[in-house]
Amino acid sequence: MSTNNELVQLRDKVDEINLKIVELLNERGTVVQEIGKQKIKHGIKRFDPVREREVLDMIANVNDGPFETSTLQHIFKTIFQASLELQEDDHRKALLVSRKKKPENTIVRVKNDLIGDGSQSFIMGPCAVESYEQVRAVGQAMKQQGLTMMRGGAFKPRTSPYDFQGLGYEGLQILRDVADEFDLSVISEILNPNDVERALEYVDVIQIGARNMQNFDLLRTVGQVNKPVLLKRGLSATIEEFINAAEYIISQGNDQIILCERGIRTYERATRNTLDISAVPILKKETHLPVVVDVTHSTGRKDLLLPAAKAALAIGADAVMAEVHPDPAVALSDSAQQMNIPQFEEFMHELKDFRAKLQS
Ligand SMILES: C=C(O[C@@H]1C=C(C(=O)O)C=C[C@H]1O)C(=O)O
Repeated sequence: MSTNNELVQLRDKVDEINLKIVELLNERGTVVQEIGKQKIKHGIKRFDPVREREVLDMIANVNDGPFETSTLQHIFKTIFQASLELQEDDHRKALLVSRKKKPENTIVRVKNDLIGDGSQSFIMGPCAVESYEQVRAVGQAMKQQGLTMMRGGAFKPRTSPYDFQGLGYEGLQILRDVADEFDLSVISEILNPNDVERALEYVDVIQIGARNMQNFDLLRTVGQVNKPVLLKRGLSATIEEFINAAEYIISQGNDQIILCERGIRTYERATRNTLDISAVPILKKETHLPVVVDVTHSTGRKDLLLPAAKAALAIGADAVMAEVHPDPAVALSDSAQQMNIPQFEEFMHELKDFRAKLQS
């Protein structure tokens, strides 16, 4: 009983000290903020390692235990770090794409569709535009499924410079013609900042491909136009790098951004890339932007499209993207991983069923 009493008393004492520490730390924080303002005024860098070294040396000189000097120095290093963060201005602390900056979801309007409003939609279409007939067959099948958003590559950034590079503007024209016939919207990749303005006449969404995720000139250019942008995650990009790439776009004024998880490069060779499914809720938590999962490029396997798409819907993706070709065997790119039209119909049938179950 008395030991217990002693313990309680000692803890009370510790609590008193804790309160003092909190008070002192906040008092220190206020002074540090003042120092930060002085630094901005005089154009001095926030981080000052010489000053930090002086403080650590001072601690070593006065310390007579029981804590080891190295322990106290470690604690102070954490305090320095936190103090530096306090000195940052708001703009650096909260990115424009972050939920901290804007708690509500950004809803992107793509012609008559909304992405990010809680409904879950589908973006389908061929990997590359090869001919009018090919795109039309896909457009017609999409229309029959009640789908409205068509993807298709006219500018193709291929691994080998000798592979099919796309039809360019001729391809964009085919996409536009088919989209207009079936009342679809067009999502297509643009590679060169100089093509952005002209492409606006053809596309409803500008896609920035994985290989261009950190092409900062291109990101800034699409940040200055009044058109939604679908930004794909880079092949080996961390989530932080991905978010910062989106920040390049929004920093120029365009907040109509859709993030697309398309698999990342890992040691695993069973799939073309590794679908980072947890990126979806992380991106939705960290940012206010809608998130799409491209199941074709992430898996690279037809047999995994359906389970990966179900996983994407179940984890909260705003849309699923996949590739469809009337005759994948003769496709000029991604031959092995595109669905043919009956496979696409089966895929849509199962996926719509699954979505209805999720929503009920
Ligand atoms: C507060 C300052 O800014 C930073 C934070 C420090 C601290 O918390 O003690 C020390 C040096 C700087 O890296 C300062 O320069 O004095």
